Amino acid sequence: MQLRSVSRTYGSGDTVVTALDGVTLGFPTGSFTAVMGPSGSGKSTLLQCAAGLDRPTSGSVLLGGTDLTGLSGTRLTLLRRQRIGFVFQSFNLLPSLTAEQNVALPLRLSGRRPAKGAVRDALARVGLADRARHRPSELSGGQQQRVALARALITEPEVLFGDEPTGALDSAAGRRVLSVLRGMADEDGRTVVMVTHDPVAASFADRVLFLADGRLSGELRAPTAESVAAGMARLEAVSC
Ligand SMILES: Nc1ncnc2c1ncn2[C@@H]1O[C@H](COP(=O)(O)OP(=O)(O)OP(=O)(O)O)[C@@H](O)[C@H]1O
Repeated sequence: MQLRSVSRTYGSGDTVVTALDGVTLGFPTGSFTAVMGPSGSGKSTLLQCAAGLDRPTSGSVLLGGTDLTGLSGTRLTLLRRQRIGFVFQSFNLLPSLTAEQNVALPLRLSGRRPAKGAVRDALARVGLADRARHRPSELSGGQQQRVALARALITEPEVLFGDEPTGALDSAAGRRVLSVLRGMADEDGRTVVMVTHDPVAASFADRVLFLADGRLSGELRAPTAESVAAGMARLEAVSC
């Protein structure tokens, strides 16, 4: 996936805010990237534009040979359903549905009947084969996020985006979620992109991209929690 000169502004005239300012970058197939930066640096906007949930003001977003910015609303929705997965900090499960019903939902929404065993396989993949009949209120936060991951997996997305997927979890639950994300890149060849504030979470990625004021301000390969924390401290010192 590639972003070319992507800008996103909000508002107009005196109140215009440039959330993203000409960002060009690639997310190689099968890689796991963490996006970090101070509050307001444009991380969520970057994710939303890359995932086709928001439209850049200018520039292009390419998935394979398809430019998302040229698609109609209907075609963009279809592409998102078929090729992109998203997990949020707040899980976003439907409380009245069981884990397996939540996981099957994306297929049902696109008019497909889940293949026999596919839902159970997705739940097994995230270590929740024995929780299929539980509702979200009967699951821990970490388990709920793993149901959300199974729901994202069921459509076999090329790219999976996470907006602080471990932000609401304790460190042990967060590590399990991060291990599933790591496996999605390593074992399934999916491209994983995650916004996080947590240097430990970022250290599960292949590289960390740092954003500041809507621009790319640095990149760290083979990150460790220590090197990421040092990179963040440098950025925050500059932006103070
Ligand atoms: N809908 C909107 N209308 C106006 N301004 C917005 C809107 N969404 C975001 N912004 C502004 O764009 C900039 C980037 O916001 P964004 O949410 O992408 O930052 P972020 O790095 O994800 O921040 P945080 O870490 O606090 O979540 C901020 O200055 C924000 O106030």
